[in-house]
Amino acid sequence: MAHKVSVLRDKNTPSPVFRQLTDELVTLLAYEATREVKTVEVEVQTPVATTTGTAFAKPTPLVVPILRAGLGMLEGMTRLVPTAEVGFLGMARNEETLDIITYAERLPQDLTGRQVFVLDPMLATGGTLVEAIKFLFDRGAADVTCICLIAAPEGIAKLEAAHGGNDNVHLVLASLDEKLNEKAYIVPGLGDAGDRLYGVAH
Ligand SMILES: O=P(O)(O)OC[C@H]1O[C@H](OP(=O)(O)OP(=O)(O)O)[C@H](O)[C@@H]1O
Ligand SMILES: O=c1cc[nH]c(=O)[nH]1
Ligand SMILES: [Mg+2]
Repeated sequence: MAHKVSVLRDKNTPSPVFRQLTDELVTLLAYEATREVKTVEVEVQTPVATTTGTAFAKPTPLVVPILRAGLGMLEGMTRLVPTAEVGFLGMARNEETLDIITYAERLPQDLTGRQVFVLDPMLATGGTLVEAIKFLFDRGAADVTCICLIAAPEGIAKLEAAHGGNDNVHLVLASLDEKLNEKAYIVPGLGDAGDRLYGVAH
């Protein structure tokens, strides 16, 4: 994972390689993130005997990539949890004010009892993730696990201040970086994840 993150950070890594590495990293992180996924015992008839197996509990886990950059993590996640459902949140931070704009949402109205996995490669100030988690709990989500590639300590502190007392919020990371710079970019980070995946937005 450390090697893959190092290549992601390199400013000379082109988009196709960046997308491929993001995908590979997510599958590794998803293994860790789903450690506590709710399961039930099921009866399985093998050709030889009846045995007890495992299946996902109902309701089915929901995966929520935060557009744009989180979309680059979706396939790597659903590869590991193919039966998960997927909902979408479109959020962007205003690069000057750092305010979060939610410009799209397409996910079930009622998330009662759902285990949700949020995908977003960057946890910088934490504004986006705090807002996304609040949105999901407001709809009744039981448990939210965030999967990020890189985080800044400032973002983790904000997440802890907002949801630290809640045992139903979890965070899985590939790297905890040093700090934010004056433009609220993660240092050393990898730049703007959305732009590196898909090109400059505007
Ligand atoms: O922790 P924060 O300070 O809120 O910053 C993190 C957010 O910034 C990036 O999205 P961006 O707003 O660049 O949108 P994009 O994915 O469309 O590029 C990133 O993908 C996170 O969603
Ligand atoms: O370093 C950062 C901070 C926010 N969003 C990004 O894509 N990168
Ligand atoms: Mg961006």
